[in-house]
Amino acid sequence: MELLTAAEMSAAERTDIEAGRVTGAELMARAGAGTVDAVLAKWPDLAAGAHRAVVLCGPGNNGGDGFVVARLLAARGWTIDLYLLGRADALPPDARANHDLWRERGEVRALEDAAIAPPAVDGEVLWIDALFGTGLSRPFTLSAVARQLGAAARDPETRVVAIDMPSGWCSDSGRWLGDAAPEARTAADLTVTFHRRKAGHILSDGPTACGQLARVDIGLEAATAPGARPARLVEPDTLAAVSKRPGHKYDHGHALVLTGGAGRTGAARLSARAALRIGAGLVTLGVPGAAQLEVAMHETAVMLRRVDDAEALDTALEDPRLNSLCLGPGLGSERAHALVPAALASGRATVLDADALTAFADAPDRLFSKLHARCVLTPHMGEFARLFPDIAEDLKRTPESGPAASRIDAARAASVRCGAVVLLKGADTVIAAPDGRVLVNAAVYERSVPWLATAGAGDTLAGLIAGLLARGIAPLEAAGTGAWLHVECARRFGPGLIAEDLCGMLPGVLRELGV
Ligand SMILES: NC(=O)C1=CN([C@@H]2O[C@H](COP(=O)(O)OP(=O)(O)OC[C@H]3O[C@@H](n4cnc5c(N)ncnc54)[C@H](O)[C@@H]3O)[C@@H](O)[C@H]2O)[C@@H](O)CC1
Ligand SMILES: Nc1ncnc2c1ncn2[C@@H]1O[C@H](COP(=O)(O)OP(=O)(O)O)[C@@H](O)[C@H]1O
Ligand SMILES: [K+]
Repeated sequence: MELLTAAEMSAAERTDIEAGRVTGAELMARAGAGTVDAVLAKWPDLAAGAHRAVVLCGPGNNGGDGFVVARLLAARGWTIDLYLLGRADALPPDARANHDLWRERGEVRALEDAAIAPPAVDGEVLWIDALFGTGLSRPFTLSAVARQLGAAARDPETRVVAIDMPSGWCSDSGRWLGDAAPEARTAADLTVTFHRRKAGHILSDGPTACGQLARVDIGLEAATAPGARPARLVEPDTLAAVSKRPGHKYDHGHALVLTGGAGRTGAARLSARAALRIGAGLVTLGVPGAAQLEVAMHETAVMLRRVDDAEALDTALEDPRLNSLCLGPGLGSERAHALVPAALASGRATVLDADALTAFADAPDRLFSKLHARCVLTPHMGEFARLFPDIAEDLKRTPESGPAASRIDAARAASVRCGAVVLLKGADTVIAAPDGRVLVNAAVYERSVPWLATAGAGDTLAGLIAGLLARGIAPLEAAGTGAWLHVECARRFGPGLIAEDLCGMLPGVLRELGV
């Protein structure tokens, strides 16, 4: 469940090696063998008979894994063309040992920046990219080779396997180092990684580059380094309890969602329905007088209360049973300025989204000084950049060295700065708490739902989180659980989804979870 950085992975390796549980050579042998197993599992047609492979080995231990793979495939009768970047005598010890074993059986050619001639074949060639893995420290400069691997991965007839990470992509961030054009970047059909997935397999463009991801256990016992707190993927068994305990509706909390003015209430209504569906006992829309009729005509189970200004909100909040607030969707800048401070002063669990964030773009510190530990901010990248321009800039700037700043780093830094949970939206949604804990909700690979990028999807997410907060779930867990359920609803509906469809999927998703 952990998503490791390169540093956390090598710390895990060091911990086990220093404890005498395993040697580096054993890990490399298992990584190579696991790669071959993963290749044959994906393409069973390669399991029988002799095939051909081009193996590209780099100057570090990723290259070492490549030598192991070359040896194992050759032992199956394959024809191998192997290229090495750099000098054999400069390889680190375990890689050097596997180079020497390979040399007993086959040739090593020098890899230069020119297109590689695959062996003369009638059939297909399997490309093995073992140039760089977690040790990538600067941009991949063999642009002809990168172009060739990228084109081969895009060609449905040709198969490319990346060991640990397609070379040139940062395994911490999923970003390409340097500014090569998209067609001059490597890619793979299958990426085989070891022990734990790396953050870069999930974040940013990592999933597109990796193709499909296989994880191989290499027998490391230490999940990470002692004391490390790596990011974790939200998965069903990490969901904060969504089952309802028996009780009265007031035992399940009461969420107040504030709307904008007349003609602008749709977004908040989406949020309110989501809060009710996820099980808040009661949900009320706080509506300005001019929009009362509009909201009343649309809503039945959701209640309505007139909230014109901060004073009216203060009065509403005299009811201690109102335990969760949602502000932002369709709220409008003027209402945001009036209502956000009053909402935050109440100390209630609060989701701030959309206009509630943008309204403070010119003075984010004015917002941050009012936030407390029970707040969840749910910005998309545009809103994030308005509140945290310097942190966003680190993600925008072309990284010239590795590891590059990641969306995990960004959300973590933002959360520490503002003192609240920050959920940075996307196919790789990152949720960070001020104490350094990070959850990632991955809508990539088999959970990919590009049709969730539709107007109003974010409003529904804000409501799901507000509903979970009303039910007493802690902010980080509420945000992670809400984001996970949101994607499951989109998966269940499929393409053609509009935001109104999301909530209707929730009962089926919950039933499948056994809730
Ligand atoms: N950490 C572990 O527990 C294990 C690591 N293994 C393998 O080892 C890899 C990590 O090995 P390393 O730390 O040696 O790192 P890599 O093999 O990924 O690359 C490091 C080497 O490449 C050079 N380099 C980096 N960027 C470059 C660039 N753009 N152009 C030219 N040279 C560049 C570095 O100077 C260094 O020599 C993993 O990705 C994985 O494949 C596996 O053998 C299994 C166990
Ligand atoms: N490609 C994608 N794959 C999965 N989820 C996505 C993708 N693009 C956007 N989303 C999700 O859709 C929602 C969009 O929210 P937002 O940008 O606030 O839109 P809106 O304000 O129109 O509701 C977020 O939850 C985001 O994580
Ligand atoms: K690689």
